[in-house]
Amino acid sequence: MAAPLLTAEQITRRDSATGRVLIDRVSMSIAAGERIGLVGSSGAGKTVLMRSMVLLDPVQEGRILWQGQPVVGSEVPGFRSRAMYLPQLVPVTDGTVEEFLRSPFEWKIHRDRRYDADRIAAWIDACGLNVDLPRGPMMQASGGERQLFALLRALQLDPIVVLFDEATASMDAELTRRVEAMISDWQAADPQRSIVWTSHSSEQIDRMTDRQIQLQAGQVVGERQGSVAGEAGNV
Ligand SMILES: Nc1ncnc2c1ncn2[C@@H]1O[C@H](COP(=O)(O)OP(=O)(O)OP(=O)(O)O)[C@@H](O)[C@H]1O
Repeated sequence: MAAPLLTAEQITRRDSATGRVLIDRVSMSIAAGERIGLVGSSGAGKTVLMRSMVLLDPVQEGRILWQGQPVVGSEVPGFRSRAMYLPQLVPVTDGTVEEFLRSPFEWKIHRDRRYDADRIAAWIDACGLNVDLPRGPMMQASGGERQLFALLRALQLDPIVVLFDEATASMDAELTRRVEAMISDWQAADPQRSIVWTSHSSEQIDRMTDRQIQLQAGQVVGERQGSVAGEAGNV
């Protein structure tokens, strides 16, 4: 059997200033094509776990593996181009939306790729928004639009695993549905692509995930397949 794409092996993350344990001996694996929900109340550790899984946060114990191999040193940039974390809050940047979308292509790891304005326009159109939006200043984009642009900025790079942290929290219901469909289409285009999804909406967790991992105080306290709707206490 093929190794999972991304594995956390007994990882522990402590706050270096206080020593407080934020993630406590968590193990989880993401296999090709999976759609995993991370659920738990505010402060349960969903964001810290996602950030730790892509080595954006330091892990003091345990290991992060990509396709069964520990990710070390010089492999980290390549790893982060395959496994991407999408934060809930998108920083406001100077310049146009298009400059924001183009910026990753200036990084060494993506230097062989080219910005594809038509692909971006098709996605924006599929979301029911004006395809001229990339010409406008990022500062003037609404919170929901900004979340969408951050999402497109990641998806255009064709990562293999994407960890979405409340990816539609600033979007209205209509845009949320369109973005969910766009992500599902993007994932269906390649059987390797996998997603990890957090949301406080059990309905959205149902729509977007097939397996859920429940966190509480930085620990995995439950795991289930299928539907979570109707179990509001779990999410
Ligand atoms: N960089 C950090 N340093 C110290 N503590 C942190 C850091 N980041 C998060 N925490 C703490 O870790 C705990 C888990 O936070 P986290 O953001 O992962 O929760 P969450 O489950 O994503 O919550 P929410 O659903 O509200 O987004 C919180 O108590 C938070 O204050």
